[in-house]
Amino acid sequence: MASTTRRPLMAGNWKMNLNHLEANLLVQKLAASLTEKQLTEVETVVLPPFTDLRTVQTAVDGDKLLIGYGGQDLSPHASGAYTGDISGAMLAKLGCTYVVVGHSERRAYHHEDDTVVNAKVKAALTHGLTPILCVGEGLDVREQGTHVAHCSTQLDGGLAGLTAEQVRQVVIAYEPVWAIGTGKTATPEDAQEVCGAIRQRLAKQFDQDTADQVRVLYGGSVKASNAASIMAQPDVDGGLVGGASLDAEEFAQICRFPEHITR
Ligand SMILES: O=C[C@H](O)COP(=O)(O)O
Repeated sequence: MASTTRRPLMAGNWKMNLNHLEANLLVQKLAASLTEKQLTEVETVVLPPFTDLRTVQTAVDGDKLLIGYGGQDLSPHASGAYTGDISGAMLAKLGCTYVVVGHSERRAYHHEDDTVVNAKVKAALTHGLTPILCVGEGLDVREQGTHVAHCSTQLDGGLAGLTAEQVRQVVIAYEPVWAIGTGKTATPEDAQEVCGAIRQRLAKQFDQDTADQVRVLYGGSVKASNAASIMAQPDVDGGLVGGASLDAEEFAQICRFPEHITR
């Protein structure tokens, strides 16, 4: 597992699933399935659809649940005539801590390039949100063996113009597109190769202290059965979990991964 100075983060990206009633149930069940010690050791976060956020906020605040939450996207703009968009200020007002930026589904279906992703990272930081910046290669790139260079380019693009101090507030998620929702998980070695390369890149572009502080997550078909072996890798500081986070018990088991790592 990662260095003791980096607190593991397990974030459940619900994508376009669960209405606000289902969201309330899942959050309550998740909190009840984990002890205070487990929730302290592993930072546990849910990333629901926008329409669920107020309900999740009410549940978390009302019962003082040790669970964080955030959005799945934000506008690069602060406010204005951007129909359908949600600003960082709106998310912050709802008590969000995190926001996903540059998920491969946004890059593919909404044509978000590194320039847009970079603007969204900056917007998140402006509003006091921690961006979870996603990078990852498709199958074609993986088969060509250029996945490290591909992810480094996305990383550089997403972080362009940021100071080292700002970069220390960002979380990076490595999500190989070929492993998302396919049941095809990267091996622990695959995850370590790219997460380690991301950390080296951060050291080169910023400084070693920054690289040592930034949390790097792995995402792509993480389940209770494979979480511990992936999280045991030295440069993997947690996970961005899709499908398996829709089941409270499965996600709780994933969050208990430290109990299954033998040191
Ligand atoms: O954001 C989460 C990822 O896209 C992974 O999704 P998945 O766990 O369903 O493969």
